[in-house]
Amino acid sequence: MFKLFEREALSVEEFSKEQTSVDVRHLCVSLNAKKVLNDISIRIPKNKITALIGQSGCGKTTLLNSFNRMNEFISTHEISGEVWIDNRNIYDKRERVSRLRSQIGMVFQRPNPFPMSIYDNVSFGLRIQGEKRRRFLDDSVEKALRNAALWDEVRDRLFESALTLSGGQQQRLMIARALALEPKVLLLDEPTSALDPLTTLYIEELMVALKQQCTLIIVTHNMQQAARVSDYAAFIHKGELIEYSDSDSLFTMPNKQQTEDYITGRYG
Ligand SMILES: Nc1ncnc2c1ncn2[C@@H]1O[C@H](COP(=O)(O)OP(=O)(O)OP(=O)(O)O)[C@@H](O)[C@H]1O
Repeated sequence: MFKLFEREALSVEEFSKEQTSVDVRHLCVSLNAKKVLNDISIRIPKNKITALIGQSGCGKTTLLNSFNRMNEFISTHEISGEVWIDNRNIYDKRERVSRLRSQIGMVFQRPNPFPMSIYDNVSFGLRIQGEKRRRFLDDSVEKALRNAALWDEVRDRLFESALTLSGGQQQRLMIARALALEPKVLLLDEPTSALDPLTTLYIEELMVALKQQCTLIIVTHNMQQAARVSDYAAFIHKGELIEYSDSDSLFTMPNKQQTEDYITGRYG
């Protein structure tokens, strides 16, 4: 069992010592002529969990989608500012967006397995990249399923349809599908909101374990969850970053009144 609650608050010095995974500089996003994010700058540390919190419609998902350029699927978008991942500004015109999206894993609110086998779901991304070596694919599928804490439950049914899995198993399958590509960053958009409380705790433990391998950024409406799993938390309000600090500080002694109002349920 992971000790989710036994963490010391980090000092400012410790915070500045963290290695940066995603460095957002003056990011502004408008979607269909609506200004959604206004001048966001935030440094997200490597191999930690950072939670994005704030009331519905404040721009959390839009910020998450900025990390793999998903906002560009929206017909009319305007994006300015920079997002640096691994010494690359991902908005640079030389960036190869398909390569970027394969390096930044994404898990959505509702599991969305493809109507194919468990094995094919997990190996999908690798095969799209042209990987054909059977042994390599077998090893990658096993490793990803082990890392997603699903291997023991599915090892004897890898070629059954993924749609036969339970909701919690399907969500772990989505995590395995993302992990098979060994992403540097894993984006999770309310990954447990469709799951029961026990399965939710299981996924939370899994997220904590995955910090060894990648940086995790999670959008959640669940304050208890954010406080339990995240190392850092960013409170967003009406498209602006209001407060960002280590989670212990933000959830116990926020600096801004707006943050306190939100985490104590006074609005949102
Ligand atoms: N395609 C779009 N066109 C225009 N406005 C959009 C579009 N997508 C999102 N928005 C608007 O951008 C704002 C932020 O949306 P976003 O989904 O990022 O918020 P959120 O904080 O993730 O909300 P929730 O917690 O409800 O999921 C909202 O006002 C939303 O209506």
